[in-house]
Order: sequence, then structure tokens, then C-alpha cells
Amino acid sequence: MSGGPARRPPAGVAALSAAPALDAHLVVERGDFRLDVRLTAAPGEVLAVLGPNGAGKSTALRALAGLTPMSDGRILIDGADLARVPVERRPIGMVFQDYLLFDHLSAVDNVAFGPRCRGLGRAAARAGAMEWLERMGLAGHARARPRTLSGGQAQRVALARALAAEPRLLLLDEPLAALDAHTRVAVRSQLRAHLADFGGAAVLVTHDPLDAMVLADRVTVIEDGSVAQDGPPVAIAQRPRTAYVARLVGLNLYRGRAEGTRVEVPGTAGAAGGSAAAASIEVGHACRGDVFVAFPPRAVALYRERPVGTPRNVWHAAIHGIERFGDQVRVHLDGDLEMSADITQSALAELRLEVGDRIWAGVKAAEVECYPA
Ligand SMILES: Nc1ncnc2c1ncn2[C@@H]1O[C@H](COP(=O)(O)OP(=O)(O)OP(=O)(O)O)[C@@H](O)[C@H]1O
Repeated sequence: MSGGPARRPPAGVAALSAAPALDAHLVVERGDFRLDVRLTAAPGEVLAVLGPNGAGKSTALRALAGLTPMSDGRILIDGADLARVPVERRPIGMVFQDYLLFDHLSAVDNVAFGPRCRGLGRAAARAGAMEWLERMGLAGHARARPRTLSGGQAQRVALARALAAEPRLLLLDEPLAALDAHTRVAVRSQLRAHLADFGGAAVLVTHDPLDAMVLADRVTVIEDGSVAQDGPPVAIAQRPRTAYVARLVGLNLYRGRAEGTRVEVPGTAGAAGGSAAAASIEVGHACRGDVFVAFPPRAVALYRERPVGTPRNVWHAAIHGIERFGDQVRVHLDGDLEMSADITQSALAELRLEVGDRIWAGVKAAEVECYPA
């Protein structure tokens, strides 16, 4: 095999000068479900595809791999249309959730399998595969059968196998889902390093916002077969545009009309869903027109009595749920606005809060973000 992976170009260079490594418009119809999304990634870029169950993430990945037929659209890799390229000849590597390693082959033969199929001699394919295993820190496990490997090791063999075929597009379908929480942390950071060395485009499907934040340069959120939001992880985390994304990144989100620093949120359910009366929100800076308003649960203070002389927004609220995690307590509220508040166990005890109680919730205007809808 010829050498190792191409190094990722210096930050910014690829994005400015190169054509997208991946430029895909995917249209798939399956009964009542229709997927219609555009996915793009620059060379060296990792795109995370996030979305709720049934949103169409796997369908998108399978369409990219050529495993699910498209009813319309096209897939360009480095500017070349894949329409007439048979599936087995496409420059695409895949890492599946359960890795799909051949159990009758050793780790090194699993990695050598692709290059062998492409006609490389046994010795050369094995030598290349050994190089990949060394790079993955698995040289000592080259002869091991997949079932004797740990989940993290099997994941790295699967990644080595995908990369050994020298793809231009790497597809990863929930690559960390099969791992326990402890292994996941270590494997996530190893995967990040390996992805940083990959010169092609990578598309990572995940349910886990942390995977997306840690591993991806860009995130595309798919909901109900369409792109709901697209951008760098930080922008997604700070400025969610749908109730699903807001829940994922842990923010209270509303949609309303702004005039100066005041936003009127209509009485029907806000973007966060659920029951809510109409309410006004003072925000940190002036904005205008249709806007989203977001603030974190930790910015919400709770009071038994209506606070006076405070610079905060103050709303009437009813407690409809209390969840404890560690020293923190998440209190779910409705009333003027539906929201979550994170308080400490001692604050919960001090205020003697119970489900059904009617209380007051306050948030400083400076903690409230406002951005165009
Ligand atoms: N073989 C199939 N035939 C018909 N419809 C299907 C088939 N597989 C999936 N679907 C439908 O396509 C839609 C998208 O499914 P898909 O598996 O792509 O979603 P997903 O975002 O990957 O979900 P999950 O996170 O649960 O894996 C769903 O509504 C599902 O019911």
C-alpha cells in the first residue's frame, strides 16, 4: 500500500481554495417518508449529522454509500459525479455502529481485505495493513480475532479497515454507540486525532451532541427528512433554531417579536413546545423583528415570593417536574413561559419546592441571547 493518510491541509486553506470534497443533494422516498437534504464538506472537514430518531440520518448515510437508491439528487466527490460509479468502486469507506468485522479473519487481514479486493498482492496488502494498525496503536493485536478485542480496539480496527482503502469520503454511523461510557471518552479523543489526519471528507452520524461538538468541524441537523440547522458546533450550541436542537444543547428557547430590548413571546406554545401564556422577555441587547430568544437553565433563579427591585425578568411559574442529577436539580416549569431551571440541592431544600407549587422565576436580561429567526 502506498504510504499513509494524506495530512489535513492547514486550517482555512482547504475551505477557501478547494472544491468541496463532498457536495451531495440526497433525495430518497420511502413510503410516507421523504428525505431531501444537501450535505457538503470541504477536504479534511468532519461533518456531523445529528437528528432525532427517524429523522433520516441513516437513510442519508446509506444513500451516500450507494446502499439505498435515490429518487433524485446527486453526489459529487472531489467534483466527480458518482451516478455511474458502481458501489464497490466508489471512493468511500464506512465504519458501522457494530463495526462488521470478519470474525474468521485476524485484525490485520480485516484491514488488508479492501486492498486485497482491489488487486493488491497479499504481502503488500498486509504490510500496508500493519502500518495502519501501528498508527492506531494496535500493532500488538494484529493477529487477534475481532471477538477477542475490546470494543475500543474493534472500533479502531474498523477505522483502519475503512482508511486502508484510501477513501475520499469516510462515513461513520454512530461509531461510538457500542462502547461503554468510560471507553467512549478515550476512543472519542483517539478518533478525533485519526480524523484530523484524514485528508478527505468525513460524515459522522450521531445521536450524541458531545460526539458532534468534539469531533466535527460542522454540524448538519436533520429533522423529519430536511435540514433544520447547519453550522459550526459552537454556533449550533449557542444559537439553536429548533426545539430539538435547544433540548440537545440544553437551552431554553422561544420565538417572538422584538422591539428594542423587549421580545413579546406569543401565548401559544413557544419553540420549546408545551403550554405557556404570552410573556415579555427583556434581552441583553437590542434586536428587531422575528427573533429567537435563548437562555441556559442555570441562569434561572427561583423565588417563593415575587422579588422586588431586581433587574431581572420575573415570570409567574408552576413546577411540573423535578429531576435530580448529582448535586444539581433541574426544575421544569410552565406558566408565563415553559422553561427549565437548574438549581442546587440546597436551594431546592431551602425553598421547599414540590411539583405543583406556584413560584416565581427570574433571569437577568444580560443572560438572555437574542438572534434573528
Ligand atoms: N426499509 C425501510 N422502508 C421504509 N421506510 C423506512 C425503512 N427504513 C427506514 N424507514 C423510514 O425512514 C425514516 C428515516 O429512518 P432513518 O433510519 O433514516 O432515521 P434515523 O435518523 O437514522 O433514525 P435513528 O436515529 O432511529 O437511527 C423513518 O421514518 C423510517 O420509518
